[in-house]
Order: sequence, then C-alpha cells, then structure tokens
Amino acid sequence: MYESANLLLFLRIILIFAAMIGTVYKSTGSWYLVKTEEGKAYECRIKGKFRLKGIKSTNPIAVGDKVNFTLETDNNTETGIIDKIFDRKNYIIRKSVNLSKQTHIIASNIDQVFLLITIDNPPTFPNFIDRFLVTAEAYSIPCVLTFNKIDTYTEIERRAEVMYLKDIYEKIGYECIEISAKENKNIEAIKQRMKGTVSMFAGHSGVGKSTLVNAIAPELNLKTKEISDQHKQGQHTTTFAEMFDLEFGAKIIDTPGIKGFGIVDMEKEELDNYFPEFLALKNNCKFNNCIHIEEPYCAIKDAVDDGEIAWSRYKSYVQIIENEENNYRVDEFKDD
Ligand SMILES: Nc1nc2c(ncn2[C@@H]2O[C@H](COP(=O)(O)OP(=O)(O)OP(=O)(O)O)[C@@H](O)[C@H]2O)c(=O)[nH]1
Ligand SMILES: [Zn+2]
Repeated sequence: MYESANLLLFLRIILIFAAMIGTVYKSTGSWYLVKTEEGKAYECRIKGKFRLKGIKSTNPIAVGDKVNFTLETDNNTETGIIDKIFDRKNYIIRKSVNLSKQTHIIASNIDQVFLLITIDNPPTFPNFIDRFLVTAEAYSIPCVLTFNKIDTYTEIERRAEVMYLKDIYEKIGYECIEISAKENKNIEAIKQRMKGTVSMFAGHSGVGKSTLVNAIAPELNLKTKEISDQHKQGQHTTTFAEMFDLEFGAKIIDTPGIKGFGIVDMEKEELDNYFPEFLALKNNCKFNNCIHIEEPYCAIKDAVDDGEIAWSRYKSYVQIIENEENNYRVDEFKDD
C-alpha cells in the first residue's frame, strides 16, 4: 500500500517534469487550448516572453502552432506551461489598422486552403482568384480551386465558364475540384483531400463555405452556428480562430470574421515568383531584372502572345503591379 503510494507520487513527479508536445487549437491571447497527438486537451499559459525570429506580432502563439509544454498541478487542476514553439512551416497574418501596424498571426502550419469559387451568386472574378493565389504562394500554402454550386450551372454558358477557368488553372498546376455543397456532389473528393491534413476554407461571402463545412462535418454545425450567433449579437468584439478535429480524420481551421487572407508586402520585382507559370519562364527574359511590362525580348510577354500564358493571368499581374505603384497591397480580396 505504502509502496504503491510512493510509486504514484513518483509517476506524478515524472508527469510534472515530462515535456509534452501538442498543437494549439484555440488561442484567446491569455490562454491556449493545446491538444496532444493522443487527443488529450490541456489549458496552457505562456511562461516568460517569446521572441520569434523574423516577425513582431501581437500574439506570440497562434492556432496551428506546435508547442512544447510541461504540466503544473495546482489543487488538482492541471495547467500546461508552454516553453517552446516549433518552427512554423507557414503562417497567415493580419495587420492591425492602427498606427502601430502590428501584426497578428491568425493561424499557422496550414497544409492547404480550399478557395471556393462560384461563377455567379456571387461572381468570383479571375483577378480575385489570382490575387488570392499570389498570397497563398507567398505564404507557401497550397491552394485547391473549388468550384461550388455546380448544380446551378445548367446553362451551357455557365458550364463553359467553369471549363475555361479550370483549364487555365489546371495547366499551371493548380488542383481544381467541382462540387455542389448543397447537393452533396463530389464532397467525398474534398474529404479525401483533407484526410490527415490541416485545411482552411476561403472565398467571397455567399460562395458556400458554411454549407460545405456542414456537408463534410455535420457534427460541427452547432458549434460554428453558436460562434457566429455570438458574433452577430456582438457579445464578443473579437473572434478567435479555432481548429477542429473532424470525424473522418482531418483538421479544419475556422476563422470567423476574417474574410481576407492577410497582407503580403512585396516588391514588384518579386511578384513573378508567385505566378508559377511566369517563374518557370522568366530566366528566358533578356534582362534579368525584367518585370515583364515594357521591356523588350520578354519571355513572359511572348508567352502571352503565343497563348501559353493566359491573358487573364497577365492582366491580373499587371493590375497588381499598378496597384502596388499606388501603394496598394496584395491583400485586397475582401468582400466588403
Ligand atoms: N445551389 C446551390 N446553393 C448553394 C450551394 N452551396 C451553398 N449554397 C447556398 O449559397 C448561400 C450561401 O451559402 P453559405 O454557406 O452561407 O456561404 P458562406 O460562404 O458561408 O457565406 P459567409 O458566411 O457570408 O461567408 C446559401 O443560401 C446556400 O444554401 C450549392 O452547392 N448549390
Ligand atoms: Zn520579362
């Protein structure tokens, strides 16, 4: 009896000092919900200050971060103390609009984002798609172009528009999937793609993001509705990103209230790096600092003339460069 009590005490001490590894599922700024691989969730706090390489942010830890923590037991309540963040493979940010221009990390370690696209109701224009893709490329987040509401594209013109867009983006190497979230068409393809990964859904308001979430994970329905209801009633002025485990073995990051994808500051000379089909050809331009606008012997412009690069892609590229000259940034794909 005495021995087993000793053993228990010993095990408990080991537990206290054992470093644990987990993923941040929720971050409120003052505490974090961290889950281990075994699926056990702990409320954690940060001890000391974290200094992160490269970014100054208002939040040191974000949803998606992989962290090291140790457990402290106080009055039978276990609290995790986070003491290390593992390097992020990517992250998305929001800059606060106030003068301090501080950065807030929305989420990190995202495996893929599904950009929902509709031809109409609401229309998604190529320029919006291209801006989104540029940002995703700059963040190193693979993007799956997800054409939703295919049940409504019965007219030949609408079908042709989908085919036209798919053709452009598949040729570049982007994966395209056609779905109907409402009628459950091809939802299995989305689930297969999501299995074992961390995903996000993005797109204009009304493209069907919530409908898609409901189609793939009806169990989440209540939770997201609760959050959005709270949001509407204005009980919370801030909403927080949150990661959810889905029953079919996938994770999804929900970012209520966040329409955009963060801001990427870039020089116009580097923009062509984020158009993969431009990047593949740019070494053939005569001038190595060619930005493919007015320079002679430009491989990109030649490829546009030959139809090898889609005209709409080049148009988006030029528009982004022109906006940049007017001090806009590549984040202008908000709904409102
Ligand atoms: N016909 C058709 N309607 C759809 C489909 N998917 C969604 N809808 C409808 O489109 C409307 C908007 O869908 P939501 O899921 O609320 O769109 P959302 O992207 O979440 O919109 P926000 O919450 O404003 O960002 C709803 O009336 C849906 O029923 C679809 O595949 N086919
Ligand atoms: Zn060029």
